[in-house]
Amino acid sequence: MLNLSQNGSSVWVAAAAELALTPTAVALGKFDGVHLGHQRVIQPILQSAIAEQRWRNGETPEVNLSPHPVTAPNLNSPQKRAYSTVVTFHPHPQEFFTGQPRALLTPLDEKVELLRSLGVEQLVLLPFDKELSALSPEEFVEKILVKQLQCQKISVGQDFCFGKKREGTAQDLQSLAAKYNIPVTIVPIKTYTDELPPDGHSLDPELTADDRISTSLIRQTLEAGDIPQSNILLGRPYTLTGVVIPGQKLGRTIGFPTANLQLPEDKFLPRSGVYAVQVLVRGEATSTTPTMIQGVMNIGNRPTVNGTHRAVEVHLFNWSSDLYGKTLIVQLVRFLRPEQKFSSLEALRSQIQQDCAVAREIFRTEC
Ligand SMILES: Cc1cc2nc3c(=O)[nH]c(=O)nc-3n(C[C@H](O)[C@H](O)[C@H](O)COP(=O)(O)O)c2cc1C
Ligand SMILES: Nc1ncnc2c1ncn2[C@@H]1O[C@H](COP(=O)(O)OP(=O)(O)OP(=O)(O)O)[C@@H](O)[C@H]1O
Repeated sequence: MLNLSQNGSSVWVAAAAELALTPTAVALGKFDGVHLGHQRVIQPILQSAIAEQRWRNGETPEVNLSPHPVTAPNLNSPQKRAYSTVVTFHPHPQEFFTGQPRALLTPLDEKVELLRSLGVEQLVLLPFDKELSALSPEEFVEKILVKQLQCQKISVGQDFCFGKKREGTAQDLQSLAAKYNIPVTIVPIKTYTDELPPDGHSLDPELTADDRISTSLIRQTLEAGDIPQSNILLGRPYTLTGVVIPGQKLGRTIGFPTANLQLPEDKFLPRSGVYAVQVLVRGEATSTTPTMIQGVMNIGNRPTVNGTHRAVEVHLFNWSSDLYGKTLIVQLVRFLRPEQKFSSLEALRSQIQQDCAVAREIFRTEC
């Protein structure tokens, strides 16, 4: 079990249900991306934890989002407040079934950090193996949720499926859990249209038939380089977090030094090409250094210099100090253009200059 803490709050990460802190208030699913739909599913378990804390303090809860009456927790034992817990699967079920590694919108560290910032206390990673995938919905509820996690409350999305061959629905979960007096909140589907201002653009119909916010839809928008849409669906900017490693040191010779990023191997990369980005240098924010630094980023093989592998490199505006070994948190703002092979370094230099001008204009008018 790991306790990952930052800014005073922390998340317990349990690598199996039997290692979890109990009792629990559980949100169930894969939660890759921790997008707006996921955040809606997580909300009721946070409210339940807070409500129960209020109960302990002698207050009555203001809201009850559950379709079932919430029974008062047993306050006689030392820890009866349910830990707000996200229960997910590791590896991603698709990775288990296909045998192929799956790139993730939020690799584990990033997911933990996002859950922590939402106020989740615990992440339980259920090892997704033959045994778990063969559990019937009844067995999953009894063995994992009731016995191991001592679940007091559950939240899932309306389209949640679980158990062997995904044969259990959210309604099945509700009736199975009712046998143990566990209330299940079924959260209505959150759509892209929910998020749009009245005059906002609708989704490209080529991308998807429906506009349900999902991990798959966000991956498609990122692959298309439609960053404003990705960011709306996520409810925050899509972010690449990595450590700065040495590059070929050619950038400085053309006047555009770049920080080359090493990302988690399983991080999902958006469309290759050039982006306007805002960057946080971990540990560098002071009263004199602005928190967010603007810049441009290239994702690609760098054909102009006969690059051999895909690199992710960032040029920060108005920045001169060494960044090697530092962690950059890079927020994507806008895709600017695809990568090109230029006939000379001079031609590349001139294009990057234009990229910077376009990015500055975007920051001036939109950020
Ligand atoms: C904003 C930006 C745009 C870039 N566009 C291209 C491009 O279109 N084609 C290309 O071959 N390399 C492109 N690059 C990558 C450069 O080739 C690379 O930064 C340079 O070779 C320095 O690499 P180094 O940091 O490993 O020394 C771009 C880099 C930046 C920062
Ligand atoms: N748009 C949404 N609105 C409400 N609930 C959602 C939404 N998307 C997912 N959920 C719920 O959040 C939990 C986690 O979702 P999960 O990550 O398993 O699916 P997903 O986001 O639809 O991803 P994928 O596209 O990979 O199926 C589940 O309980 C699911 O039903």
